[in-house]
Amino acid sequence: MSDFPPEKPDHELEPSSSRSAKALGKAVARFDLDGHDLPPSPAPSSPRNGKRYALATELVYTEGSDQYNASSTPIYQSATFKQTSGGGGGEYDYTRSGNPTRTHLERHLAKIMGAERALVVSSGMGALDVITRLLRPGDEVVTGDDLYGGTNRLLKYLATNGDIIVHHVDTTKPESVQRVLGPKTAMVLLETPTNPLIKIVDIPAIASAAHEANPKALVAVDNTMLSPLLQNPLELGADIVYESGTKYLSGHHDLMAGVLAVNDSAIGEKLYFTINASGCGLAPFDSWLLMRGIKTLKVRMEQQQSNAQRIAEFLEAHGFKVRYPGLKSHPQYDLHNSMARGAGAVLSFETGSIQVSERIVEAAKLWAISVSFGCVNSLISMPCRMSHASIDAATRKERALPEDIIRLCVGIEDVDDLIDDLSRALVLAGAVNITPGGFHAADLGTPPKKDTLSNDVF
Ligand SMILES: Cc1ncc(COP(=O)(O)O)c(C=O)c1O
Ligand SMILES: N[C@@H](CCSC[C@H](N)C(=O)O)C(=O)O
Repeated sequence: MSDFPPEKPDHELEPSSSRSAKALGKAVARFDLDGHDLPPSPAPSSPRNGKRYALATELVYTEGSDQYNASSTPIYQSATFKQTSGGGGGEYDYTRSGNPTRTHLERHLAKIMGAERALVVSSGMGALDVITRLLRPGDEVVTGDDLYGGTNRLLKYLATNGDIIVHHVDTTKPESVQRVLGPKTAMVLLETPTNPLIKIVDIPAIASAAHEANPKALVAVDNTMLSPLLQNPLELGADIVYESGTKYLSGHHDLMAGVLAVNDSAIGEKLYFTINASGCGLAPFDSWLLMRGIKTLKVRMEQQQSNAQRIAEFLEAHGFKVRYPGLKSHPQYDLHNSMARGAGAVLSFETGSIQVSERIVEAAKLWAISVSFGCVNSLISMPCRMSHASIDAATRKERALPEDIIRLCVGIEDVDDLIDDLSRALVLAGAVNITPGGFHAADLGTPPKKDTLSNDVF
């Protein structure tokens, strides 16, 4: 990968921390307990008594420094900031370049993601766009064969229009990744668990192979499915972690956001440059909303995950082929548990018939037919028709994405109500045979054969 940016840095590229120091009349740069040297804005951190707190505590603890000691960091709903001199140089000048509400959120995220620096942008795809702007024509990207549809679309666009070579391989097999790694590999882009096939990718093994093939290669991991509560890719060898803040971090489907986090401040500056240059930084109100959502991440995720476990067990016990890393039957159960602190709340299952799957989705009442996940409400969808419809049918077939697959994104409702509603939908759709002893998945059409899948884990 070529160096970025190519020219000598202009004032736009000056590290944001040094701009801040100037703004304070060359005041001493502030470092927090974790050694962060970021703009001295309303800076959330742990109480300064030297103790390390659990993530549950860090999620809710923030420190503000506005003149009224507001408990909730104010929304600085202002595009511009007045300067005290004609030379400018104030800590903030223009919200595209920086805003106190956004900075407060970024510092909080850096803390909970175990990162040197976090940045927030207007969507998860916006985050990936910022990351891929580090690429140069001729660079090679290695990525999975099961990816969120929007990620696949952006990579396809770059391959078609940006002269980037994209290798889609089965990332559950480090040897398949190894085969396409080389000195031209500029980026390895991983999802784990993958969306929607819930395949698990060995981040440490692939990160070390990528860095061995090209020490400059960047390993970027999409952590949307698990959130920082359950997995820290930076600790597993990733260089960049990103996620859709639209999902678990916010939790209520009332905003779009993307989060990026790094431990290398030079990479952080490059990402910040693109955010300022392109203008995709998260707006103040959405930054405030996301900050509010993050505080309840643990209670939401724990309830969602425990509901998901019950639902996965229920479906499996009734004869469905279920993909969920909380099930011992998941072929990569041990690998998942070696990297993550929980299985999350997204699972998928197959019925063997597209029509029956459609009928299940439409018969469910509590489960909203909706794309996305991470919300407090439970959602049901058919990825091939919805979230992954942008992957053309031929590619879906080539990558063995089952057309009948149903994705469940489990919320915080009463789990027995969710199971009742799902059972009703399974019966109404004709997906199960009813016997005096209960019901069992009907043998519908041709169930997906093992050898038609792109890997042998299912
Ligand atoms: C795994 C994954 N990554 C990234 C994204 C993109 O996030 P956003 O919708 O916030 O752009 C999504 C969903 O949209 C997703 O499912
Ligand atoms: N029409 C949208 C679909 C968004 S899918 C959102 C989410 N990542 C999911 O997996 O459900 C698009 O084309 O991007």
